[in-house]
Amino acid sequence: MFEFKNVVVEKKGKKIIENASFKLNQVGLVWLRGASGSGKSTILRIMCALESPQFGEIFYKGVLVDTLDMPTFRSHCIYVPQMPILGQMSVVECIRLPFSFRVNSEKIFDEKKLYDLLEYFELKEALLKNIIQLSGGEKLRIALIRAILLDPECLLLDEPTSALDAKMEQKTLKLLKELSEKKLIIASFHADSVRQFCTQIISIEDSYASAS
Ligand SMILES: Nc1ncnc2c1ncn2[C@@H]1O[C@H](COP(=O)(O)OP(=O)(O)OP(=O)(O)O)[C@@H](O)[C@H]1O
Repeated sequence: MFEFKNVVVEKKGKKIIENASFKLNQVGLVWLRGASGSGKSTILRIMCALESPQFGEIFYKGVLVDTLDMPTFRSHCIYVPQMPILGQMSVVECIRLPFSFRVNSEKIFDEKKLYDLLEYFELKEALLKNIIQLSGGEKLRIALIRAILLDPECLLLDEPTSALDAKMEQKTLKLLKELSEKKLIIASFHADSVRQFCTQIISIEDSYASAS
């Protein structure tokens, strides 16, 4: 699905990623692994073209990401940051909002699936609240639910379990594993225990990123 060719990223004169070349499968759960500050968020942001590398090429389904129509690409490939910014609307409005975008006009809002996901993530009461009343972990789960409902080809998730307790972490991993049978999910995690759920690993060590 994604291919990196000789990608180099520098920030303020510091090399973050050095000559990364790897290919990812069409589906599966990819663990983006690396120490804090190693460049995991940077790789995810580069994949969805929120940042550009200084050198090298990134392909999505064989096409250079830079040349893609961005709204369409970002509807196929949804990025959920570590601290999603969801605005000041009601939770239900926030979840429904992207379905009103022209680029998603073909997508059908599945209300039953929404309730199932809210129940799974123990967030049923949150639906009646405003976004500003939610905790960081609740916001993250709402952003994840919204991304899942949009049913993209690819999900890019920055530490989707970081603000969750152990039980919710396991439930989230189980769900991501299930979803990854039909789509590509690339997610950064800190805990080594995620290894058992993953089909591929991108490791970043001393600025070198490789996939196995
Ligand atoms: N705007 C910026 N200017 C300069 N350096 C930056 C900038 N943003 C990030 N960096 C540096 O780039 C490196 C990679 O950051 P990144 O956020 O991608 O790491 P990470 O692996 O996701 O970290 P964490 O696990 O702590 O979230 C870090 O050393 C960080 O200090």
